[in-house]
Amino acid sequence: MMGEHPAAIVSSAAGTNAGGSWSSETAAIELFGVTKTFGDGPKATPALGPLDLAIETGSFVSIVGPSGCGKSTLLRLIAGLEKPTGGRLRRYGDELDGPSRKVGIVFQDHVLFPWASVLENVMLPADVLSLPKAAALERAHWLLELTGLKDFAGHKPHMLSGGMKQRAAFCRAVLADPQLLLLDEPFGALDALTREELSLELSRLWQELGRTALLITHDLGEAILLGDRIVIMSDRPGRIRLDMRVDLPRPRDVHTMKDPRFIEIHQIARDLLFTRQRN
Ligand SMILES: Nc1ncnc2c1ncn2[C@@H]1O[C@H](COP(=O)(O)OP(=O)(O)OP(=O)(O)O)[C@@H](O)[C@H]1O
Repeated sequence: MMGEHPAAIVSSAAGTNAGGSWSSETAAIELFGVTKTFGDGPKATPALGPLDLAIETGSFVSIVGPSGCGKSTLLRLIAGLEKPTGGRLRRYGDELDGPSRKVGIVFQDHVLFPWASVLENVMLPADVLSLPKAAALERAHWLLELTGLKDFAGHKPHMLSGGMKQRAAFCRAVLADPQLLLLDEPFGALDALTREELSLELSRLWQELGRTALLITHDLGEAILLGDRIVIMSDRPGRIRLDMRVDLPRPRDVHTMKDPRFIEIHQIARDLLFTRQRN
């Protein structure tokens, strides 16, 4: 591995507790030797692992890796939407056994219902999860205000820009105040400027909400800007090649990207991504 800053590396191989900064009591997510293979026999596709990873409660972890290396699979496993082929996963100390209302997910495709207003879309989890209506409505309005959508509460999704739709999807994902927020390329479909704007906004919102977040992204700059750690994965089946602490102060803004430390971390991660490690 080239040129990395030793103090910043949590682990260069497995993302285990090499930094010594978390324990099982403070881990939101723990993966032990997790693997995922799709199909079986000669057509089996090993998609992931074996992989060890722990995410500390309240932290923001960004995962970057080559296309098809298993990032979305990893997120779906953590969400409880897929079962691992091997290994174990724990969420807040409990063995993971399916989806949970404590987890909010934002995908690249915002999947807002076109016939419902922005507010109705944001309120959807209130019905699905039978949340107390008045409190949910109050929180929905607060979130819409926080994300600059207050004046669009009554609009239909088609009247919103791509960035606004994604903000609405974010509000919906956090309506039930999930402990853990999973973000799968949430800005992937947006133009570069909106993407940068929204990622800074997400950074601010994440601090405001004080929750644990896991971001999957192809954009290294975004990963560093948002993350407390960036985790770089290998080609499929995805394993952890580097788990690096992003020791940049918060709050972060556009100037963060000009910080020499940001540039240094970017360079280290880029060098690694360009020296592909085929499994
Ligand atoms: N439901 C499925 N059935 C069969 N194979 C699957 C399934 N889901 C994913 N795969 C395979 O697992 C591998 C990893 O896919 P995954 O979507 O997790 O990668 P990714 O890193 O998120 O990709 P990208 O960055 O291109 O979105 C791929 O080879 C994919 O074809």
